[in-house]
Amino acid sequence: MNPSCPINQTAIWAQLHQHQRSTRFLHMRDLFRQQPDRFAQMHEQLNGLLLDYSKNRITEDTLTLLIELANIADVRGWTDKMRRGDKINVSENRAVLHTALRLPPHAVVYVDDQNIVPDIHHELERAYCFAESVRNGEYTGAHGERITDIINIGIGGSHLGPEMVTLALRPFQQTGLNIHYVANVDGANLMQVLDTVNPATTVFIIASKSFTTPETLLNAQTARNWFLQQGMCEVDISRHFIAITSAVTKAQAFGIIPEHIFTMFDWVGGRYSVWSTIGLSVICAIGKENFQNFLAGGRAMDEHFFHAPLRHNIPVLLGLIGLWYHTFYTTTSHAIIPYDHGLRRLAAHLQQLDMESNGKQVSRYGERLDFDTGPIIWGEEGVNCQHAFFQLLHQGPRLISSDFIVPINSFYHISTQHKVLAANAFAQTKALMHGKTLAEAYAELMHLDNKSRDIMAPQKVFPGNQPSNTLLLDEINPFNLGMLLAMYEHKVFVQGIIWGINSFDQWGVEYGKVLAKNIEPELSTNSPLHHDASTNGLIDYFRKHHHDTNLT
Ligand SMILES: O=P(O)(O)OC[C@H]1O[C@H](O)[C@H](O)[C@@H](O)[C@@H]1O
Repeated sequence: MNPSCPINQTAIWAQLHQHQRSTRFLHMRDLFRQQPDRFAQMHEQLNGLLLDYSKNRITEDTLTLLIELANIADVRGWTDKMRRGDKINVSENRAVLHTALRLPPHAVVYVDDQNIVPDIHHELERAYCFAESVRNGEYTGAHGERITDIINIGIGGSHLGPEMVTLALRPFQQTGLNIHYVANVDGANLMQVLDTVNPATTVFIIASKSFTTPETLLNAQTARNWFLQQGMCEVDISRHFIAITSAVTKAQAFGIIPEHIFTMFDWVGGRYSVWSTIGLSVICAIGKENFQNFLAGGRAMDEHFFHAPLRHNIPVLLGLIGLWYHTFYTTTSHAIIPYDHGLRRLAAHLQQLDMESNGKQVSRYGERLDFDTGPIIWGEEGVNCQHAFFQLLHQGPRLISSDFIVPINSFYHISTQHKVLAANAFAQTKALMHGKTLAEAYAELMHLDNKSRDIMAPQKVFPGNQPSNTLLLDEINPFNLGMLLAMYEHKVFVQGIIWGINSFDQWGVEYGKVLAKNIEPELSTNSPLHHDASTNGLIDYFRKHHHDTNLT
């Protein structure tokens, strides 16, 4: 699309609106009845991953129109621009090359006339060497003791991806090495972790692309103070504090020695950075070979995304179906429901990935968008959430789409439990799709008198027609997890391209940071306040009731 023709002024856009109006009363129950091979027609498979998208309010005509929309928006052209290193993050004048992080060493990608692939592998090799020496005990603390704990101090992309992957791949984790994540500037987060570790056997990883994020720097400084208070010396710091950043001089100024600074690159967004040295905590947890399998899984999904026809392209299908609801049905949210305890932080990671990327209402050309864009992403692990918010999905008034993610096999050999888990996932998507009619509800209540049935039956009706995608993975292993995460990255990309958004900046977050920086000194003084009445009142109340206590 060029700036003079926004996507919502194209003929295909109008056709999709018309199509939505004419199909919105179709029930998926009937679609399945009319199309017995609907699953065969509406699923895709890639390596150990299967996507079933048949339980959606779509017909083959819907898909034809949506794919035409993707073509008109030039999804293919923009994908080529991204992977070859064009500066598609226009507001920050940056390339967007998380896919390059997953390339093999002989590949070539140029940014500002320089092939970046050798640098990627150089830094990854440094990270692998460091992690390996921690894992095999060669790298010890300053007093010669084996490292038992790694504390990753970072926030946003420097936290959510690594934490989620570490939790998901727990069965692949080295025993005897504990990995902790500290993100919140709420001191409780750091102090509760510090309470459990021995400074002489702990390595702190300060993970911050910019090395300016106040929460991270404050936590790092507090960790440093604590380290010295525990009887460790200044000279020990170099052995126990590591940094990952693209701002090397800032990390050095903090006191980190050059050998312990791992570089990440300007052209990787925080929310896409788990594949880079930001994943050092993950590498320490699962080792080089497993991390390479994780990268290989991401790469396999990249290849599929770059080459598969749009009609059979998993991230494209997910992107288009999501867009169908968010823009043409104007739904506001999308749930992520992994039936896997290890994936319990997936929704949090995808919240940042999706909402920070596409939570925008202005186009990359600065025009106000006149349609609904990025959804609210939320979710929780199944089956726990069945006992919490599923009531609203089943009988609430809103159309809410969701992704169910189900591993076929568990690492833990308790097949009986795993079958219960999987059966619950399949049952939920069936119930959400099919629902229960008033006639069916009445039939179930034959034992009641007529008056009671009239009262009870409507309460037992499930409208159904609630859409879901189901993703089956052979098991949660590094390769499959890599495919899954790259799939979501490309899904978000497809939607951003069609909406005309720059998915790679985050000015909204920046604004909040600036305001917090201004307010923070006001909490310690009695200077006059010049905010709105509410903000003034809250600051004033805090001033009066806060007890100043600091670690000395
Ligand atoms: O890695 P850092 O530079 O410390 O940034 C950490 C995070 O800061 C902000 O919240 C940004 O919105 C995120 O995208 C980023 O991941």
